[in-house]
Amino acid sequence: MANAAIKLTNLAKSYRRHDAVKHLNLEVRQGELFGFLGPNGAGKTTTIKMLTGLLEPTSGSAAINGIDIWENPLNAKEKLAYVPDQPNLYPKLTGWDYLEFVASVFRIPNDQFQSQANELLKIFSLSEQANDLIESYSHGMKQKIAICGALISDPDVLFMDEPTVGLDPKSARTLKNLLRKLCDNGMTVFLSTHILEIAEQMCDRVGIIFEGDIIALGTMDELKASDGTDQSLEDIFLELTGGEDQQAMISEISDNGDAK
Ligand SMILES: Nc1ncnc2c1ncn2[C@@H]1O[C@H](COP(=O)(O)OP(=O)(O)OP(=O)(O)O)[C@@H](O)[C@H]1O
Repeated sequence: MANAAIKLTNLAKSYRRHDAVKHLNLEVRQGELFGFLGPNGAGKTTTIKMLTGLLEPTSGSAAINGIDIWENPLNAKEKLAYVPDQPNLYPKLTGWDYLEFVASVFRIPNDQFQSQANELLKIFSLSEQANDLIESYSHGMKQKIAICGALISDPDVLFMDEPTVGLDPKSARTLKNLLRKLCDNGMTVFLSTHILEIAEQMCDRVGIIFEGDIIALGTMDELKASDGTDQSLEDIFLELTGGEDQQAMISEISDNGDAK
């Protein structure tokens, strides 16, 4: 792929004897909105942490815009932003102070910071709370200020772990529309989600990880074609990750229960 914004080469992580992520090879191109799906414990967060320089791989490599995140961390980290599922914010800062702090780390000129911060706060309906302490924010507001903080540096590549969890429907829609627009303008987004509907509606391509391996990769049309049916992503996901068997067992148990 000519313009791989994210490249994983044999990327692996073992925790003691447990192989959490097994030799992943994947390229995500510039401007792509990529959905990373998998059941609990499949290895999504472990992979994202390795890609963002937070967790050292056991073997293999990861590159952001061609820059190896572990060999050249500062240069690679200049290009990326990460919104974890549980953002660690500074409770004694106001939302505005937090954005200003992030902007100072990325050496963003003040006039650019001011206009970008105001625009992002407006998009996420946080303008009125910008001068309140983050400790007074609700969970969803914290999630939104973390997203604003990630976008303030105008990253080339944005990683998000479960970005819509905790957001109300309006904010989730705002985020979906914004991500689509940012990708159309050249940003690359790599997001993990359990919400298959989100992946189905908004992602250009999805990868399904199961027990540390990527077991399916492609556009929705490609996944459906490889399956030979016109199933929903949920059906394909459950079929591939064994959830279908569990569903059948649950039905059987409840049927037996009903019969008694
Ligand atoms: N610090 C750790 N020490 C030991 N094992 C870990 C550690 N972190 C994760 N694991 C294990 O690695 C595997 C992958 O975990 P990971 O958190 O990457 O999964 P996930 O796909 O993000 O799951 P979820 O959807 O539940 O957040 C799991 O089996 C988990 O128990």
